[in-house]
Amino acid sequence: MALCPVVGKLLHKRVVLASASPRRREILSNAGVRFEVVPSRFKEKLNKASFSAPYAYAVETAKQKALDVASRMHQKDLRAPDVVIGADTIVTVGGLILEKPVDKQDAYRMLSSLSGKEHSVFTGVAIVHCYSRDGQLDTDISEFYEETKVKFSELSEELLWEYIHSGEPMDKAGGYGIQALGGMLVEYIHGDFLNVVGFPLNHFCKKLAELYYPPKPEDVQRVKHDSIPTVDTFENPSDVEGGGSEPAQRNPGSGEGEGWGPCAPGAGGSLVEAEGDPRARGTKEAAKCNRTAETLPPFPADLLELIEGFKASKALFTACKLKVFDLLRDVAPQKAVDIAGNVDASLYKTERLLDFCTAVGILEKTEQGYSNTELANLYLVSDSEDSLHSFIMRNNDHTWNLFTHLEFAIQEGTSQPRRALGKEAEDLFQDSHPQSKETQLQFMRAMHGLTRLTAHQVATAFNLSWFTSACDLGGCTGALACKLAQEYPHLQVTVLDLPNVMEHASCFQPHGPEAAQISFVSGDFFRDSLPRADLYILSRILHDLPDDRVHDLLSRVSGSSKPGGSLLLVEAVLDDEQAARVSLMQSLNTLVQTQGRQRSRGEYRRLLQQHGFCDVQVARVGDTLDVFLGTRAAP
Ligand SMILES: Cc1cn([C@H]2C[C@H](O)[C@@H](COP(=O)(O)OP(=O)(O)OP(=O)(O)O)O2)c(=O)[nH]c1=O
Repeated sequence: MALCPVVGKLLHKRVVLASASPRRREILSNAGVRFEVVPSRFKEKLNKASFSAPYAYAVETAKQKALDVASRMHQKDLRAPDVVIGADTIVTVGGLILEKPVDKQDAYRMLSSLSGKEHSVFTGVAIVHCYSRDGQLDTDISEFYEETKVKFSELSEELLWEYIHSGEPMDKAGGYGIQALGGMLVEYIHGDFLNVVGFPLNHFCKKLAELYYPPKPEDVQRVKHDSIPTVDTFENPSDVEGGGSEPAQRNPGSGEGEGWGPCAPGAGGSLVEAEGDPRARGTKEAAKCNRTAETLPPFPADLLELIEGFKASKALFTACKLKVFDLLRDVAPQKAVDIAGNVDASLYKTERLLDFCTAVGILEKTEQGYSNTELANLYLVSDSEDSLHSFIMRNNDHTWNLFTHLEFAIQEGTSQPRRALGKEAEDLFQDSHPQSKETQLQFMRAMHGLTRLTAHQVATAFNLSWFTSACDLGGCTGALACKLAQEYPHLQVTVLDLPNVMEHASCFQPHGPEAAQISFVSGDFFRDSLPRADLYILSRILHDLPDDRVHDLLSRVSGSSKPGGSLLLVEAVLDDEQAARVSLMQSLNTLVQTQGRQRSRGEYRRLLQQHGFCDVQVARVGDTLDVFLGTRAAP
C-alpha cells in the first residue's frame, strides 16, 4: 500500500506523541505508527494577540508542546527520542480562538457562539527531530497546519444543555466532539474530518513524504503538489543510493517558510552533509540501514496487536484488581509513590502499570500525578452506576481460564468448564452447583453492567407501549426491567430467575419510582410455570443453550403466550458482516463456556416462527445485538 513506506520511515525510530489526547493516539496508531505517549506539560497560554493569525497560535503551541517533551526526555534519560510529535487544535469563530471549555458555562458560551454558523477548526502540528550533540539537545522542527470548515445547525437551548450535561464538550476545543454526540450538531464540513478530531493525518503523511523523500529538482515536475508521494514516485537507483530515509536537513540558509532544502548533488543524493559532522555520518549510516525498509513488506501492526492483545487486557484487569481507579476516584491526582503505597505494590512496577494505563487513555498523567479519565470514572470504578469492574474481574477470574483451554474446545468440540474450572457447563447457570456468595455477586454485577450498556436501546428498539405486562425470563438483576419500566410507565415487569440469583437480587433493586412496576420471582423457566405476561423477554439466553433446550424453552414460552402476545428476543447474531469480528469473538466465548452456540439472524427468525411467533421484526442495537419481536399467532 502506497502510504506504508511513508509511515514506515518512522518504524525504526523512537517516536513520541507529546499529547494526552486519546483521539490523536487512536488516529496515529490506526495509521500504523508505533509510538510512546508522553503528554506535554506546556501550558496553553501564549498571548493570542501576538499572533498574526489563529493558525500561527496553534502551530506555535504545537511546537512548544513537542519541545517541552523533547527537552524533558533528554534531561531525564540524557537521550531524546528520535521524533516528537506535538499538535494543537483550536476552533475559531468571528475572530475569536476557542480552546477547551473550563466549565459548563464556558462550554455553553462556546457552543452558542457556534450555533447556526460556519467556523474553522485549525490543528497545528510540529514534527521535531531530535539529536544529541555533546550532551546537548539539538532539534530540527517541521511544522504545518490544516484548516477544516464546519457548519453547525441552529441549536436550541435545550439541546445545548443536554449536550453539555453529557460531559462530552469538556476536553474538546470549541466544546464539541464531531466524532461522537457532537456529530449531530453538524450540518456540513469542508476539509479533513480527522483534522477536526485533533490530527490531520493526510497532511502529516504528506509532510513525512516531504521530509523523507525530498524531491530532486528533476522530479519536481512529476510530483503533484497535493499528493502523498509513494515510494514508486521516487524509486530509482540514485534515490536508493541517496538514502532518503532520514529527514532532509534544513539548509542553514533557508528561511522558515521556505520548506526543506533540495537534495545536495553527489554521492549523498538527498542529504545535505557537512564533512566530518558526526551527526551527518550517523544520519548516513542510518539511511543505509533504513534503505532496506523500503523493500520490506507492510508492517504487521494489526497482527502484532492481536498477538499481544492479551497483555493489554491483563494490564487492565490488574489495575482493576488493585482498585487503582477507586483510589483515584477518591483522591486525585496522586503520585505513583502514593498509589503504590496504597495498593501495597512495588513503586517501579506500579509506575509502569500506571504509565501503560495512561498510554491507553484510562488514566491521565500530569506533574501533580495520575487521575482517572472520564472513561475510568464511568466504567472502571467498582461502584459507579455503569461500572464494568465486575465484568472485568469475571473475565480475569473466570473467562481467562476458560480461554486458555480454547484449543481443547476447538479440537474436542466441547465447552471447557470442567477442565478450566472443575464444573460442568450447565452447572454455570444452575442452582445445583453452589457458588460462593462473592462469585455469585460478581457474576450478577458483571451481567448488570453489561446489560445496562444496551438496556435503553433494547427497551426502545420497538414501541412497546401497548403492552401492560412483561416477564423477563432469566432477567437476573432487573437491569433491563428497570429501563423498560422507566420507558413505559404503564408496564408491569416481572423478572424471573433461579433461586440462587434471586437471593441476591435485592442488592440491585431500583430505588426510583419505577421500583413499583417491577417484581422479582424465583423459578426455573425449564420447570416452573411462567408468570403471566403479554410480552415475554429472552435477552441473551438462547446462545448459551444447545438446540434441544432452545426448542424446549421456546415451546414453554409459546405455550404461555396468549394469541396477540409477543416475544422479545435479544441476541448477538453471527451473520452480519459489520459486526462479524465482535460476534465471532462472542461465538468463541460461547463455545468455550457453554453447550450453546451463536446463531444467525435467519436461524433466530425461523426458531420464532417454528414456535408460533409470526410477523417477526428485527432491529439492530449497538454494534452487536439484534432485537427480534414476534407476535403469537392463534394456534
Ligand atoms: C473540535 C474537536 C476537538 N476535539 C479534541 C481534539 C483535541 O484532543 C482537543 C483540543 O485540545 P488540544 O489542546 O489540542 O489537545 P489536548 O489537550 O486534548 O491534548 P494535548 O494538549 O495533550 O495534545 O479537542 C475532538 O476530539 N473533536 C472535535 O470535534
